[in-house]
Amino acid sequence: MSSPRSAQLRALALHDFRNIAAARLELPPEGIALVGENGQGKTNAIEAIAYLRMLRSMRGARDRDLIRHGAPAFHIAAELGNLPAMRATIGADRAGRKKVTLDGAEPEKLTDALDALPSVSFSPRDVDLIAGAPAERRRYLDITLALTSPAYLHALRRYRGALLRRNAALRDATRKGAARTLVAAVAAWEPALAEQGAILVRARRAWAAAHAARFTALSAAIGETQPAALEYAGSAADADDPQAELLAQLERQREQDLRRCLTHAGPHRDDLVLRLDAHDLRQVGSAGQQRTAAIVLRMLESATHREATGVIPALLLDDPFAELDRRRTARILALLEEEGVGQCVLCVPREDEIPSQFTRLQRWSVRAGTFTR
Ligand SMILES: Nc1ncnc2c1ncn2[C@@H]1O[C@H](COP(=O)(O)OP(=O)(O)OP(=O)(O)O)[C@@H](O)[C@H]1O
Repeated sequence: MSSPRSAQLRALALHDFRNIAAARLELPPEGIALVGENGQGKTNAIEAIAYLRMLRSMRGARDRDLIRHGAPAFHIAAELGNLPAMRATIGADRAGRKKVTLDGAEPEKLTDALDALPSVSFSPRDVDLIAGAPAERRRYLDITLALTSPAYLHALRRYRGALLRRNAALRDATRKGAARTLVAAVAAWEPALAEQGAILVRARRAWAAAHAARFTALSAAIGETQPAALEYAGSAADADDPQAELLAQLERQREQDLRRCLTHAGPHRDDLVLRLDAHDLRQVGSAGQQRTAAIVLRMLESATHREATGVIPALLLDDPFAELDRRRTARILALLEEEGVGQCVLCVPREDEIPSQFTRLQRWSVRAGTFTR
């Protein structure tokens, strides 16, 4: 593959997005620093940029919560470089309508516009990736893999569809006394779940195997003195034939599933286990150690994208070094530099919090949803 190109956001125009009534930002290739006190709109700008990747809020907010209070709709327009589309627009209104265009045309499916602007965001909230429930880490894996592999995205959608239907069939069967035909309606979804689930299991464990050594090395390079490890764990994670294993587990657990009206076996229950000196980082990691591990996961997310597509995602740094000591911060910045940072949007509350590596970034001040240079 030719040398990686860095995804470029050349200009961003926002209307009625969160507290931003109207703003236009122009960004040089190396990026910008957004400087502003708490609650002024820095994260809102990052959320708008990240929307161009996921076509939804990185904070998990509903589209209608992104619309400025009192306004009917929000609108994002971006001029892009080094990417398939040069221009992307997204609008969403309070009635739940959403319209996306790439170079002026609506893509056939919304998913065709995913990753219009690849980005990876680092924020203090990422600690939930480490300290939170397994669902957080599954979401991380799913996003990392779905945005770099159409086959994964396809399997994920089909798996989720089959899971919803099997769970609905379980509720139906239980409500009506588990008649044999209704139990058969539950079983009918199992081959699809096993087939698509096996694709997810194989891809996730291959990703974990490919990145485990890098997780350990980056953690050590940032300053972790105990060995850090990453491993994919799940009911079929070690199976030679995950499809056959998942099918057998679904059959075996059908009785229990009928009692609880939920599917218990499958990759929707798996986890990406992170350890420090063989102990679960969730339990033993200090706040700073958990923040470090989260930053390493974000670095791996960026590397995965670069390796799969040849495009370096934009780096969205939302006050990312809060709670980290100076040495760790300096090492992280050096590592980011080594990996090839691409374009950067850095948010900090004060100018003196811009690390020396980023003092060259053009500065914008953010106040009550307005952006000025
Ligand atoms: N839908 C909305 N309409 C209008 N204002 C909103 C909306 N959603 C959020 N806000 C406002 O946006 C502001 C928060 O902005 P943001 O999260 O970008 O802060 P920030 O500048 O990143 O601050 P911090 O440094 O604390 O993270 C709050 O004042 C909030 O009330």
